[in-house]
This record gives sequence, C-alpha cells and structure tokens, in this order.
Amino acid sequence: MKEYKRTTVTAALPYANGGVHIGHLAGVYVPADIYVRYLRLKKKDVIFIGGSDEHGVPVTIRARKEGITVQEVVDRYHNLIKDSFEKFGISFDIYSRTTSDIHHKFASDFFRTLYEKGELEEITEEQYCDEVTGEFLTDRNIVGTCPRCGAEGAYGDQCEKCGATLSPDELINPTNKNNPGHGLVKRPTKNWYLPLGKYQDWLKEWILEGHKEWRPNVYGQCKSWLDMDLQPRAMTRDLDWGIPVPVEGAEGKVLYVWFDAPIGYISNTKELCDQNPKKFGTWEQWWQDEDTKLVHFIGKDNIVFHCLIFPVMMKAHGKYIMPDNVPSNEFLNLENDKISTSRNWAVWLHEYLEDMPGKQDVLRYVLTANAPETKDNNFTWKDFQEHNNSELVAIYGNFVNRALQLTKKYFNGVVPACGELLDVDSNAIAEFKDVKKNVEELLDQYKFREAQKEAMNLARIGNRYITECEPWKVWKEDPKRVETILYVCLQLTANLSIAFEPFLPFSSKRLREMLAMDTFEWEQLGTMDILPVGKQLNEPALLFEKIEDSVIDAQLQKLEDTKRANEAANFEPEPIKENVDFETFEKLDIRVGLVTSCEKVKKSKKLLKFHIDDGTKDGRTILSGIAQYYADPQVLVGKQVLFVANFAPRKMMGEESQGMILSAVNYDGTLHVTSTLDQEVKPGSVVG
Ligand SMILES: Nc1ncnc2c1ncn2[C@@H]1O[C@H](COP(=O)(O)OP(=O)(O)OP(=O)(O)O)[C@@H](O)[C@H]1O
Ligand SMILES: [Zn+2]
Repeated sequence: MKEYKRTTVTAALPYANGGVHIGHLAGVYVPADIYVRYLRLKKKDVIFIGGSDEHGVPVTIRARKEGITVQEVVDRYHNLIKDSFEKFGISFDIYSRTTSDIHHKFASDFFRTLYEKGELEEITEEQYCDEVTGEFLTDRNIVGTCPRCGAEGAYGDQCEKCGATLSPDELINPTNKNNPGHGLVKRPTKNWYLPLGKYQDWLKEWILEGHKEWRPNVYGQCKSWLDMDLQPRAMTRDLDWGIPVPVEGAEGKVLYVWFDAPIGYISNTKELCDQNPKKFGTWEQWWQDEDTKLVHFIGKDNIVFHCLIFPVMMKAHGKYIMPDNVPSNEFLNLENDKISTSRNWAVWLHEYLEDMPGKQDVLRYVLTANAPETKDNNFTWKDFQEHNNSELVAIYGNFVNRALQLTKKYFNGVVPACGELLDVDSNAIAEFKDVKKNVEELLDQYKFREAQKEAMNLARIGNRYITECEPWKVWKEDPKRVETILYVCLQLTANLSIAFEPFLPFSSKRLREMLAMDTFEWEQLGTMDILPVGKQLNEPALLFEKIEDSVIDAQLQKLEDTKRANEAANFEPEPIKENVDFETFEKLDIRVGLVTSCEKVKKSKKLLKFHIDDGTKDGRTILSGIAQYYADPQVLVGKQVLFVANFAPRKMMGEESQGMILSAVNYDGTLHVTSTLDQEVKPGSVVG
C-alpha cells in the first residue's frame, strides 16, 4: 500500500431540496466521519470536505410549487442541513455550498480550461421546448400520459405510477409541467459534451486493473459501465438556474449539475485554505499532489459520477490526482420501504435531534451496526431500541457503570493500585492487546461495521471480566484483590473511551470526563496504564439510558401518520359502475333512520346490533358486520343513518336483521356510516 503524506476526504454533497435523513447518514456521512476522526486520532494530515449541492432542476420545481424563489429554497435547506450535521457531530472542516461566488468562479474556470484544451465536443440536437415561451424543457419538466399504464402526469424520464423508464418521445400528449396546456415543439440546441469514450481504455486500466481492492459493489458497477461503449455526456443544460456556461453562443445555458457538484469539493477546499492558509496550506496540495490520498464517500447511485465522470473531468483537465478509493455504500431502507424525500418516508436528522436530545451516539451506533456496506439494509425502530437497550446500555454502559460505581464505593473514586495479576486478569488484558491493530486494519479497509463490532467486543470482555471476578463478593475477604480487579476494569474503561472515539464521540467525551482524562492518545489504545494509580475520578453518571416502548411507539406512529397522509394524497376513487335505469333504482327503498341503541352482538367479532327508529311504533333491528370499525358502538347512538328498508329479513347469530345500514370505506381502510344530511329529518323519510 502506498504511503501518502495527507488525505482528502469528501462526502457527497447533499441536495438542498430537503433535510438529511438516516439513509444519507448511513450511506455517507457517518462512515466518512468515522474515517476522518480516526485519521485525526492517528495525527494524520487530513481534511474533511462537505457542502450543499444547490443547482439542478428539483430545487427549481420545489420553488415554483411553494411560490418562493429558488434562492429561498436552497437557503432554507442548506441552513437546515448544515445545522443538523453540526449537532450530530459530522466533523467537516468546511461545509459550504455550490451557490458561493468562489465555487461559481472555480467551476466556470474548470469548464473553460476543458473547453480551451479542446476536451469538449459540441453537439447540436433537437430538444423539446415550450411552444409559447420558447423555454427548453428537461425530461423532468415534461409530463404526459404514460404509454405503459395510462397514468396521467408521468414524467419525461419516468412514470412514478408504474415505475417505467421513459423518454419524452414516448409520452402521450406531452406538455410543459409548469405550463400545462402549452404545446411542445422540438428545436435544435447546442450543448457541450464530455467524450467519455476517449478515456474508456484509461478508465479500464486505472480501475479494472489498478483498483481490484475497491468494494465489490463499486468495482462491479464500474465494470458493467466499462463493458459497454461509453457515450459522450452533455455537460451543459438549457436552464436558467445554475452556473452560466462561460463560452460564446451559450446564452441561456448552465453547467450540468453533475459537472459542477463534484468540483464543489475542490472549490470548498479552496475556500477553506483561503480562510486559514496557516493551518490548511494551499488547496492545490490537497488535489494535485501525488502524495495526497483522495477518498470519496458516497451512496451507490453516485458511483458512476465519482468513478467515471469526475475522474475523466479531472484527467481531461490534466492537473488532478485520482481517487485512491470510493467506498460507496448500498442503500438503507426504512421499515422495509425505500427511503424517499418526496414521499416523506424518512427519519429526518433534524427531527431526530429534537425528539431524542443527547442521543446522537445511539443513532450513530445503530447506523454503523446496520450499515449497508455490502448490500441494502433495513432500519427499524424496534431494532434501534434493541441495539440501544441490549448493547449500549446492557453491555457498554453496564460495564462502565459497575467499574465506576464500585470504585466510588470502595475507594472514594480514586484509582487503586494494581497488585499481582491472576490468570483471569492476564487473560482479559491479553484480549485487549490487539484491539488497536484490529480496529486500524478494519478502518483502513473501510470496514466500519466490523471495526465498531471490535470496539463493542472490548466492552463485552470487560463485562465478562467483572462478572467473573465478582469484586462485590470478594470485598469482604480480600479488599487488596478488589484493588487489582478495579484497576484492570478502570484501564479497560479508559481503553473503551479511546476505542469508541471515532464511532461515538459524544459518549467517549462524557466517559473521559468521568475518568478525568484531560488528554489522551490513540497510541494508548491497548495499554494498561492510561489512568495513573491515585488519580481522583469524577462523579460517575449513566453513559446510556434504556429506551422505553412508548418512545419507539411514538416514532412508529409518526411513520404511520406519514403513510396515511400519503394514502390520502394519492387517493383515487374507484371507477363508476355500469349505468342502471331509474326503475331499477326505484325498486330500492332507502330510508332515514335514527339510531336509538347500538351494541356488539355477544359471541360475534363482526356484528353490531342497531335499533333504529324508522318512524314506526316499534322501530326495527338491523345487524351490520362492522363491529371492528367501532371500538365504542355507543358513539353511533343518536346519529341519523341511511338504510335499505326492503331487504328480506335475515337471521344471523340467532337475531333477525331487517335491512342494511349504508356506509363508506375511507382511503385509509376505516369505515363510516352515512350521517351527513344537511338537517335532521323525521325518521322513516324516504331517500330518493
Ligand atoms: N437510502 C439511502 N441509503 C444510503 N445512501 C443514500 C440513501 N439516500 C441517499 N443516499 C446517498 O446520500 C448522498 C446524498 O444524497 P442526495 O442528497 O443526492 O439525495 P438523494 O440520493 O436524492 O436521496 P433522496 O431522494 O432520499 O433525497 C448520495 O451519495 C446518495 O447516494
Ligand atoms: Zn406508467
């Protein structure tokens, strides 16, 4: 493995049309943060670059929908994202944005360089535009009827109803999404393309031969692209939101969002270095020096951009280094459903931080324990609770708490002396010895799940050790022996605070405060004299708290509410039945009735027994199989309902039913009896 002098770590720029969710965190930001914290602990020269991606079409659609400016949209989400990353401890050296002046100039110059070097191909193509306004339309801004399933409102690139991939030419009656009713025409337009094919052989050599160590999912995706002929890719677009294309004849065009976004990593580095050249040096050393290791953290849908397109851009430019690795994760799902910003199917970081104050590390832990490193994975709230209660609380927290509380009880919180070691002590210590090497090896290979598991194993060893030694029993006969046991326990505890530092920075810091560790070194990991004998420790407190069912239920309810809201938004009435003539209708005798009593039929799960005032002296009884929809049938008493009065009587569960009460099933599966007359009418009145 090549020895590098410094490391540039980038994390995918989140798109500024929504907050950050657990999928983003598990896929990109948590592993990137662990890696960077680890390198900093090893005193490596490293920078961690982030920022918001603020160009592209979706933010413009959002702005139009909400009736605000695009700038307002990106300001809102940039600030939300930046703030929640900070609170969550994602330790970027800079978190900037692609609407900054520095970035606009940088990306523009980058494009200009490729243009002047003759690296871009000019291609003129017919493209759809709005017949009335003359504006060119992207695929996402064209809607029409889906040729596959017939749904209205299918996009020029995809039908969200049936999932079909489409092109605008296939849509039936295509129109401008933002100006429905406007006709579309095709007009020629000129754009600048990156000829990926020209670099295909170089890419094959560099990745397929040179980087067999990349994760199989990343390598595999690259290989399947490289097995096909790479086509030229347009680097400019006919749009008005973005960075103007800096060449003549390109009025009304902007840089393709995937051209400018990755350049954001470089321009943000420049911004950082300009702010603090003493600390960070020049931006060029982070991007153009062969001794710099470049690592991109991304999710799987970004692989092609970071492994093929951006490298070709940098190669064509000529001065840049290539990424040494692109540790891309697969996707995280939520409660067995794809996470989606537009469907609001997500756990939002800013909401989590509000709902679960002080629990950053719990989420960090769970997302790493379940990281989608090799395949898509699933987040469930039950699993979240389980990891917290039976690992963080029951293993790590429990061990630390026992070690600190016993030290307080027996030795007033002072680190006791270490006497002669027995086998049980030496064995526990031996198990700790290799932890540094093991964690490092795993982190160097971007195996974050396993690395965190290794750290948790230490806590397991500690727990087993203290349970085996039972200092609380030994105390009466042999207090000297307890000194040694607790000495070992405290050193293990100090080790844990170091081992978990890249993964769980908040609780590691709290633990070090309890241990009165003002300074520490990664190098101390695996050693048994971190806390000097005689050191006064601080007051112990619980490191983790049990999470109760009610907390989890509240989160599940939130998701359930989202599901309902989505169902309500997507509700489509059933198709109308075949026509009938008036005579057929007239045969039915529908009446207004007043519910005078309503109760569950004993021994039946389904049946409600209504007594209805139908205008006759005795009224009538109607049985209805709707008991499961009403927890308390009493709520129906006093309601006016509509019922069919001329069905032949029928016996059910020993009772006779004389008619049928009309009801409607709602979109969410609930059922409601009819009771919406604009005014009360006399029971028995005919409906028709
Ligand atoms: N569910 C997920 N699991 C893992 N990684 C994800 C997930 N969703 C997004 N990512 C990654 O997070 C990074 C930032 O995502 P980006 O802001 O582009 O949102 P996105 O992919 O459009 O997601 P969404 O549609 O949910 O907003 C990308 O690298 C992307 O691959
Ligand atoms: Zn369709």
